[in-house]
Amino acid sequence: MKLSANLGFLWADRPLPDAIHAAKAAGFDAVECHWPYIFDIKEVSMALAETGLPMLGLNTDRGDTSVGENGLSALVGREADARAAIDQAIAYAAALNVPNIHVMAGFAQGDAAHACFIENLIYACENAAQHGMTILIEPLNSYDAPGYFLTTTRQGLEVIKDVGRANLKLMFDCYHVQLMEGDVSHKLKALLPHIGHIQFASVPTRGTPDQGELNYAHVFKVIKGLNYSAPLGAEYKPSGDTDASLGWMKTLAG
Ligand SMILES: O=C(O)[C@@H](O)C(=O)CO
Ligand SMILES: [Mg+2]
Repeated sequence: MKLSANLGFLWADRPLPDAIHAAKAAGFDAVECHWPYIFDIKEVSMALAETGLPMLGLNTDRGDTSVGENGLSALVGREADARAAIDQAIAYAAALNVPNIHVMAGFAQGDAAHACFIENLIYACENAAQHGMTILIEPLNSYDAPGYFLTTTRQGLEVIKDVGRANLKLMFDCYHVQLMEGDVSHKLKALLPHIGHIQFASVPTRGTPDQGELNYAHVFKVIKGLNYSAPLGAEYKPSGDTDASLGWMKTLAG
């Protein structure tokens, strides 16, 4: 099983180039990140070249985090900002050969927000397609992100249908899906054609995957059985030093 280190949470105390080197030393096959924009692209690119690790994904900018924004693409009236964030993400990703961009919806509700999200995603998909990239949308759980626009895989499928572009896929984060819906094994199977990337963490604490209510020994077996061989994103919050948290790599994913 191949693994991608999510550097938004793992080695998050280090500059991104150093975190990429740490992921390589720990035996990860790939990396992914959240919001890499403060880091110099050349330095990130050099770290990727030195380690040989691909960067699988990054997120669009959240907007003004000082007022709690968590994405812009479903916010009516913020289309220009949403599209600037999409352009920024595509440019950064293109420079690093990153194949997936997670377009963040933000805090919004209702039909107008849905229509706004659809239009911004069409814009994102059409621009990403010119670089061979996939756009991801990710349902987030309502404990961590109350009021976030996209909360379930069912809603994600409706969005995918309404956007109607082949390069729009679901980020299936087992942690969020378990908290909002459960039935993770069946959902993985049923949604496989729509899944662009899979992430994991323990439930409910978002810690290492060898604890909690979701049995990842089983979930990883299910994923293998689906012949899904892309790296799975380790997107958990280590309780201390990241290197000290990696025992699960041998016991669960070895
Ligand atoms: O699950 C998450 O929180 C992330 O995958 C993300 O992209 C940021 O919300
Ligand atoms: Mg996630």
